[in-house]
Amino acid sequence: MFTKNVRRVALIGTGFVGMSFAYSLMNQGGADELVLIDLDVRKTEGEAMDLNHGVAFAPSNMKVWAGTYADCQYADIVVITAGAAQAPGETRLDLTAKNTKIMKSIVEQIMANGFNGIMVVASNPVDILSYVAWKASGLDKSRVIGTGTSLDTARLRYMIGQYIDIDSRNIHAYMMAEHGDSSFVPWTNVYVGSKPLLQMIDESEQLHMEDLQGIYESVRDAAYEIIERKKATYYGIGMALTRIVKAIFNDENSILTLSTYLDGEYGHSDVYIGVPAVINRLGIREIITLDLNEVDQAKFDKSANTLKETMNDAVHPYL
Ligand SMILES: NC(=O)C1=CN([C@@H]2O[C@H](COP(=O)(O)OP(=O)(O)OC[C@H]3O[C@@H](n4cnc5c(N)ncnc54)[C@H](O)[C@@H]3O)[C@@H](O)[C@H]2O)C=CC1
Ligand SMILES: CC(=O)C(=O)O
Repeated sequence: MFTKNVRRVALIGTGFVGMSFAYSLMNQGGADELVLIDLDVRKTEGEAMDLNHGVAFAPSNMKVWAGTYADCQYADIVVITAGAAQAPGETRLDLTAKNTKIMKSIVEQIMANGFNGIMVVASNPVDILSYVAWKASGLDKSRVIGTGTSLDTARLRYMIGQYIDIDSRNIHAYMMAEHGDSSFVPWTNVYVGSKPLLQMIDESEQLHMEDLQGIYESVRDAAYEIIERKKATYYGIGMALTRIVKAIFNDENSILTLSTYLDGEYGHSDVYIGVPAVINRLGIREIITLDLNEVDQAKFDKSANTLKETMNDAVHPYL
């Protein structure tokens, strides 16, 4: 793994999410090579041409081409954004059956070509499809990562930042569990700089505990709101993917809320779910286990059980 000096990313899925990631990666100089792979070869060729015409304005000379699964052999990271997206009103879990089949067939083709790097999954339902990718790849659990609640966490930090009028990069807060309707915020673990948000609210006349539920709901429902207005969400997740890829290549040991395999952490096993985790060049180094209060642990349990039940019906029989 990572034996060459060239950082190669293979992107499977050149739709809205895939190409937003590609554009963001190019603009941030996040890789040396990017190979684009999709069922729609003509569109993918067009995407490669279009991106290449921006190289002259990019911070580095990233090589982009429309390729095949054979190109995965020398990829350090494969990013998977292929599959069906939600139609207005559809939940992420509604995509399970359709996208499980697609994910399995994609991962089998990646592995058949000798891939031996880190797999990053964004396709929905991302927690379940990360599990599918892990099983179908045979890779170690540390090397199959879902984007999890990284986007939800970015949305949460933005919305808290707006509420208290502080730079969202100084808000330390996590959206946890399913990237979907059963996600939650452990509010007792939210800090502004190093001050607990709940203490800040307690001391303020302008800020109110009751508003936190509204912030949570806005984050939880953000995708529905955006899909209803513009049919898809893609810039935020494109930037989240770039952040994850850079954390891997730069061996950052950064903490991101990623969909990660639990093996007893938070009281659950054999499930991928969004938790804060340390990520570096080898993938997931470790899971950060927060001290959840009883109410938050019950929310976590409910979310993990929802994922497990969905997998029992729609995934395990096919793996
Ligand atoms: N994890 C997250 O936070 C987010 C995840 N998503 C998910 O990302 C996925 C992609 O969304 P969009 O890009 O908007 O959809 P899209 O429809 O624009 O693109 C999907 C692409 O997948 C390709 N594809 C389908 N089956 C394939 C196969 N077997 N092999 C190779 N390529 C295949 C299609 O040709 C298409 O280019 C969806 O599942 C969506 O729900 C979207 C936003 C955020
Ligand atoms: C579509 C989706 O998963 C999101 O924007 O959160």
